Amino acid sequence: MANKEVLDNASLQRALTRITYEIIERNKGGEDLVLVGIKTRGEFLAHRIADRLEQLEGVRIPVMAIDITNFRDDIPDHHDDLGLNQAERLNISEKNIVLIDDVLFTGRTIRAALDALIHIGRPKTIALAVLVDRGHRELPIRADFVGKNIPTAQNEKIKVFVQEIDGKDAVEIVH
Ligand SMILES: O=P(O)(O)OC[C@H]1O[C@H](OP(=O)(O)OP(=O)(O)O)[C@H](O)[C@@H]1O
Ligand SMILES: O=c1cc[nH]c(=O)[nH]1
Repeated sequence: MANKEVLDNASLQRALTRITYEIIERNKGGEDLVLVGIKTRGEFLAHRIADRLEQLEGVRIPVMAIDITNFRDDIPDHHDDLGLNQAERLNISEKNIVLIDDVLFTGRTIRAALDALIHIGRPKTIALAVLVDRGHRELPIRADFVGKNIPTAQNEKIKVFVQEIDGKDAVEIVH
């Protein structure tokens, strides 16, 4: 069956802009704010949000990208590697972190990301922004900023496309 587009380019841009306004509202002045994008697509979304924040507020918020693969609970022999070299590793202690990912589903990726972050520092706060919340949580995790809630069946898949690696901005549902 063909994929069904649930967010087109324009709606995806609007969703990111709305998330950015909400982040600004919650973090007046942007002090001590750090955006952390979960690789792969969360990293690109984090940079997009940082660009919007700069346009709207005139401040450049630091962005760090993390690879949470080694912190997943289904990988038995994980060895605490965030896929960051020393220069890429920001100081997150006492910072207000906004974790950013494309899709929130079971919540296991976010659990792993929390583990990864706490491994490298002690943030003051951690909030979560996702482009799509598709439901079906298996852990007590929720997002603070949501681009769009898309109710799905368990056997469907949400596919997020980003211009940087997919050549377009869109969200599709794969049956
Ligand atoms: O809440 P969860 O059940 O953890 O699902 C959400 C995660 O799943 C996706 O990654 P996926 O592992 O499918 O890899 P991808 O980024 O290559 O699509 C997506 O990018 C999220 O990070
Ligand atoms: O539907 C889903 C579930 C997990 N990750 C995705 O990117 N899509």
